[in-house]
Amino acid sequence: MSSLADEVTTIAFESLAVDAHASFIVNASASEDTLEHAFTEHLRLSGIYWGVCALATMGNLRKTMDADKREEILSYVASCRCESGAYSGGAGHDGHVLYTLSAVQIYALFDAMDRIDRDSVVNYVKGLQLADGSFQGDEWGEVDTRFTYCALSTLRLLDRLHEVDVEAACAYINKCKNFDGGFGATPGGESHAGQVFTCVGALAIGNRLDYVDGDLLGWWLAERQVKVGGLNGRPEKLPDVCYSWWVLSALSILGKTHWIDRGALARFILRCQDETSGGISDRPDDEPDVYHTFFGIAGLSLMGHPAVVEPIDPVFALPNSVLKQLGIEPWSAR
Ligand SMILES: CN(C(=O)[C@H](Cc1cnc[nH]1)NC(=O)OCc1ccccc1)[C@@H](Cc1ccccc1)C(=O)N[C@@H](Cc1ccc(O)cc1)C(=O)NO
Ligand SMILES: [Zn+2]
Repeated sequence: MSSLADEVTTIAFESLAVDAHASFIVNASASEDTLEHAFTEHLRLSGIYWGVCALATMGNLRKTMDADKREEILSYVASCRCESGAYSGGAGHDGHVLYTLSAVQIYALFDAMDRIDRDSVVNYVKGLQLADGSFQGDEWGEVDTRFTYCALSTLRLLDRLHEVDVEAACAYINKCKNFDGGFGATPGGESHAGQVFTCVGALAIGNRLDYVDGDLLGWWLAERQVKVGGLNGRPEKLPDVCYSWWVLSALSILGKTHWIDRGALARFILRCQDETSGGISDRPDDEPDVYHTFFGIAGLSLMGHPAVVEPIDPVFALPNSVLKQLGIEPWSAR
């Protein structure tokens, strides 16, 4: 059994093009004229979080973001704040718990938590919890375990977790557990690696990982690795770089990342990077985007790849150094 150091050093030969990825991210946020920019306006705040967190995890947020750029981003985030206390994905759109989390994550990354009106955010998130412990995503009522994760993560980052019924939230997540050890969006929903991350992450925040059958779920997660080394989201699906995060972060929370071939996964991620114009795509030879660039870098960080200087926390998807600033103990330190 090779040690992580051996595995990780063997992958060092395909280095991570850190500077190319940094300029790709900065340029992506600048190109306001592309169609993609228009199509993704409703999740702009998530896009900013992916870009800023990728730069922070590569250790060059300070180098690439001067004070003016930082101020420009923080005032854009402020422009997405709604009367309800929620944040919207883009200026003028409706508030939603997904983007409320992205906003809080961006403020945390810039060490600007004092700009948040905590009471109004807490009030909004509290109002989303239903009697059965589940959370709606917004006032229109869609229920999904993703929203439980966003709610608990947001409240924990604001140090206000006690304001909701955490036990009921975790009991509801347990109702979404399937016979294969995985989790779905709602009770009876099929297991999907993204939902597994949100459910395991929420149970970790709620300190109820005892609901998880670690060996059964660890096996289901390890089964996501296909022969080219990448990870897929469900059985029989194609591998995709972003599942390097959804699957690996759940395995990391369970302390089972060695259940997959980390060297093979790292090589798959590095094959998906465009070393000249920068960026990482979902699979080799596809068009890179900021979302896959972030989740590829986050996956490499979880594996301790030498080119990714900042360790990222598998529960909050923020660098450990950011959690320490907030007085939250990173998962790896437990
Ligand atoms: C909304 N969304 C997705 O559905 C992506 C689409 C995708 C990327 N690669 C393969 N498919 N899928 C995704 O995030 O799946 C992971 C996931 C699924 C369910 C729950 C939690 C995570 C992506 C955006 C995207 C759309 C299309 C192409 C690339 C990125 C997205 O915003 N994901 C969110 C999580 C999420 C996931 C699903 C949602 O319906 C809404 C939000 C995120 O990562 N926030 O930090
Ligand atoms: Zn993907």
